[in-house]
Amino acid sequence: MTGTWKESLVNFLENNRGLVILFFCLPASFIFNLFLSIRNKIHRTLFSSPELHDKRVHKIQSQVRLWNKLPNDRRKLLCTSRPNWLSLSTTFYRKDLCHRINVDLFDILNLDERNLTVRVEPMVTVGDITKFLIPRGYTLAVTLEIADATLGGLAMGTGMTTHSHKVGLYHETVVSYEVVLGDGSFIQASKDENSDLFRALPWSHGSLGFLVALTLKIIKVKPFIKMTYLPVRGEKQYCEMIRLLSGDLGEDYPLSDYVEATIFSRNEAVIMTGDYADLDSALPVNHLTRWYKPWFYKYTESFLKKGKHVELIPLQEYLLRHNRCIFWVVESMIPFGNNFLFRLLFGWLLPPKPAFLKFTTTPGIRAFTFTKQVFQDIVLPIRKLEDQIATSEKLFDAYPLLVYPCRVYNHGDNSGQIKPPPKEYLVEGTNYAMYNDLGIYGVPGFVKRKEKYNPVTAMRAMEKFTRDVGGFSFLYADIFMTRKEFEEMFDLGLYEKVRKKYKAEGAFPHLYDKVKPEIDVFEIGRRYEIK
Ligand SMILES: Cc1cc2nc3c(=O)[nH]c(=O)nc-3n(C[C@H](O)[C@H](O)[C@H](O)COP(=O)(O)OP(=O)(O)OC[C@H]3O[C@@H](n4cnc5c(N)ncnc54)[C@H](O)[C@@H]3O)c2cc1C
Ligand SMILES: NC(=O)C1=CN([C@@H]2O[C@H](COP(=O)(O)OP(=O)(O)OC[C@H]3O[C@@H](n4cnc5c(N)ncnc54)[C@H](OP(=O)(O)O)[C@@H]3O)[C@@H](O)[C@H]2O)C=CC1
Ligand SMILES: CC(C)=CCC[C@@H](C)[C@H]1CC[C@H]2C3=C(CC[C@]12C)[C@@]1(C)CC[C@H](O)C[C@@H]1CC3
Repeated sequence: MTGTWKESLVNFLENNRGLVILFFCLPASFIFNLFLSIRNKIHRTLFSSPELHDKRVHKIQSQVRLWNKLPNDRRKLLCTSRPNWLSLSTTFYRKDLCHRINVDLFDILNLDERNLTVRVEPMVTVGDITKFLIPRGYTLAVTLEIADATLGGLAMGTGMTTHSHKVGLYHETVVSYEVVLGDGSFIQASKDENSDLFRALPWSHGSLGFLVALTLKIIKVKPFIKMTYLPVRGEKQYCEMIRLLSGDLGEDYPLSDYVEATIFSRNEAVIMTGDYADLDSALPVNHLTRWYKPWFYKYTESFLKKGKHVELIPLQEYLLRHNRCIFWVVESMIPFGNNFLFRLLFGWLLPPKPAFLKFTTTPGIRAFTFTKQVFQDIVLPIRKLEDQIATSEKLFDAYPLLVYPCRVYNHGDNSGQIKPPPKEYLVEGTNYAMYNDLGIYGVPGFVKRKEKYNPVTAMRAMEKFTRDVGGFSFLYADIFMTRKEFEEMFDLGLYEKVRKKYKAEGAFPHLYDKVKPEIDVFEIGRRYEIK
């Protein structure tokens, strides 16, 4: 009886995903957010203090030490107890097979205005830190657009934003990490202290230790962003313009504070540059995150017809501009979501919380999203932008494409998992090369048109292209590489040494095992192939 009831529920969830999102995920996300804000307020008022931080860290150390005392055959590998459905990753790592350690650390610990740093616990979210920093006149040097991402998750994975053409990936803005190792000891890692661990922690996905605090660089800001939308036609023209505006042609051309591009077709893109600004009565102010406003990427697209446009956007609204439609991900879930009436009535419920989308994901929906949609962010040399677009079009035919320019620094032998950029990519007279994030999200054109498409073949070809040009896949997304191919893309030399030296071996899963999909991609790829 229970089996039948469960099966019907699963069938219902799978066949009515749109309804589930509209009537369950959206209200549930709203209530969950409300609950979290109240919890944060109570937590901050009653329990928060730096002294309690030390106590909380001691508790984590005790949990790890207790685990060390277990007999060998009962010592499952360690991971955090944060449920996988809360995590911003498209994979469903099998935490039930691990020994879970409670790392519930949610506090902002210290703002150091003299040195321009903020010390935080790892579960503080991007939403929390922007609300905290912006009224004080600061923001993180790398603040991404998804309010739910945690500062610790980004540090152990990676992060990138539209300021990365000036400062690089998120980890370049980390001053120090505080970590509990596999034996329960506490250690700090910075450029000058345990620098090998410092370099190996980014892109390690919790496979080296438990992060219990981190100190991040912040920057001074102004209340508005003066945003210029520049529509450009012609692939060569927009690629050249993106390279120029991101600083790839040298540092002579003045750089804006923020740069991004949305490519709407092979021939059309809108490039956006943003500069810190004060209120200026000559320019319109756009509150673009208000619930009834058009989705940001749709608004951007309108300038292909209207031509160049300049406006002011309040800084916090600029930083979270892609939040309501999660770039363009929500479009394939709620196709009518940008309709004016829908926005007016229900726009305030958006975005669906990724956590709830994951929470309601059955194995069928997992296979469906994995085979009929693509969610990938790939860091690639910007000089290969034309090839990136051609390859993505050939393999997925999914537009729009997101382009965020980003510096990748050469840290020599101490570069960690990210290989130093080849000499020929370096920007003249500097120790960095200009790369870009290529974001491919949505339903591939082949799937929409029911044409021949095998997600595994397509993704593996994209990964091969990435390896060939010296790029890196974001590891929050599904990967399709064998371990050997993974080790060609990432340099695990320093990582393996650090695992041994800092007692991670035998305590934490290996990076590859931590990030590979939990499902048999080849079997599912074959099953759902469109022939
Ligand atoms: C442990 C602790 C350390 C602090 N350290 C400093 C400091 O070094 N320098 C300084 O100027 N002020 C510090 N504060 C002060 C402080 O955070 C705010 O002044 C206070 O919370 C009131 O903020 P508000 O009314 O401006 O905004 P609120 O509306 O209370 O909060 C704005 C947003 O910031 C987030 N937020 C605020 N504080 C925290 C926190 N501690 N942890 C997680 N999220 C948070 C909230 O979730 C909310 O979204 C600290 C507070 C605490 C509890
Ligand atoms: N613009 C951007 O750059 C964006 C990037 N992302 C990606 O999303 C992820 C961040 O999402 P979020 O939900 O915050 O993080 P996750 O919960 O997905 O954590 C990411 C990884 O970091 C590990 N981790 C998290 N906290 C700790 C800790 N305290 N100690 C040790 N390991 C830890 C997790 O291990 P465990 O499984 O043990 O918890 C997991 O492997 C990153 O992978 C990031 O690259 C997402 C959105 C945008
Ligand atoms: C701009 C950069 C560098 C990154 C943006 C990344 C996001 C587009 C992804 C981060 C987490 C992803 C998840 C999903 C879509 C794409 C992201 C938001 C899902 C909502 C897709 C549907 C699944 O059922 C759940 C996924 C959760 C994570």
